[in-house]
Amino acid sequence: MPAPAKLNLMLHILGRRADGYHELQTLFQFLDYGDELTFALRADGQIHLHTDIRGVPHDSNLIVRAARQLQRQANCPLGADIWLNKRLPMGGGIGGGSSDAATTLLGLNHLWQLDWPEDRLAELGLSLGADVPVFVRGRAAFAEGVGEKLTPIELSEPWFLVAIPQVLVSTVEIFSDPELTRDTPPIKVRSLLEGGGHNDCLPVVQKRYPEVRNALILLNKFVQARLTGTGACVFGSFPNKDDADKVARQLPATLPSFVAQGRNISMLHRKLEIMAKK
Ligand SMILES: C[C@@](CO)(OP(=O)(O)O)[C@H](O)COP(=O)(O)OP(=O)(O)OC[C@H]1O[C@@H](n2ccc(N)nc2=O)[C@H](O)[C@@H]1O
Ligand SMILES: Nc1ncnc2c1ncn2[C@@H]1O[C@H](COP(=O)(O)OP(=O)(O)O)[C@@H](O)[C@H]1O
Repeated sequence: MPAPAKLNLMLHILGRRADGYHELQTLFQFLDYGDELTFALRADGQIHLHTDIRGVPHDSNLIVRAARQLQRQANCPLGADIWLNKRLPMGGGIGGGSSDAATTLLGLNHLWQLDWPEDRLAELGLSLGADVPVFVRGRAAFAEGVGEKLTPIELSEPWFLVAIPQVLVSTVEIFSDPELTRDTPPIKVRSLLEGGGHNDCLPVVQKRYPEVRNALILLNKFVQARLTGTGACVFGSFPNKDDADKVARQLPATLPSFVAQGRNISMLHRKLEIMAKK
């Protein structure tokens, strides 16, 4: 089952709530590139992730946490063996961990035949991370609140070149920076689609992470470079794959990258639709 990446095409910070979380406006689109998970049924109720991710203990992995939460809340006696093909860089702002969690929820909902509706899975997902619900829904969306109020949206589906600065950006660190601007006035989706939108995290991320600043300078030579989420990844959009590939070939080896197409429906949901028809 695919666990696609996302991009934040823009990210405005409107304010900070009493619990420390930030009020955002952001535009999510999926990429046709991501991790892959494999699930096999276990009758003994155990959850085993057979792939190690460096720096993430088994029980803290969002895949295991998502599986255990679903199992507990659904009171399900079944378990699962899980394998992960990790392609997405961690702490990259392209949502790898959140997407893995969402794929686990939808994958096990299917495998365990729980028949939970999407609303309930999205609600459980939100308790695992602010970005999980959009992956559960699988539709490009304008997000508000802390990222959980989703309005599906039809965007053009350009090709993106995503460059991966070799540094892990901590989301918590960026959101707790006193210099972060938190007073962008709310805007309507319509004005966004007419152009405009920026990423309020950019100044703080650039200042703290020279690797990200350098990547932006490099990519800006070819295309208008943007930051996704709190970084570290930076990206630019292109009308076709060839143009994106051409620029990718000109980036130095110290700045790895990939090319993928923007998608309004996530690959996970396409796959689930195909499985439902069988
Ligand atoms: C801001 C975004 C944009 O997509 O950044 P990226 O992580 O993708 O770069 C996300 O909403 C992040 O989502 P996610 O990575 O799931 O965040 P969580 O685990 O829920 O939160 C990590 C930490 O970020 C801060 N946080 C997160 C979301 C939010 N609306 N306000 C916050 O202040 C909080 O300090 C929180 O403890
Ligand atoms: N399955 C997972 N994949 C990636 N990261 C995970 C996973 N489970 C837990 N994490 C933790 O979540 C953090 C953020 O991961 P990730 O979603 O890749 O970044 P971002 O939110 O910046 O896109 C990682 O640094 C890691 O500690």
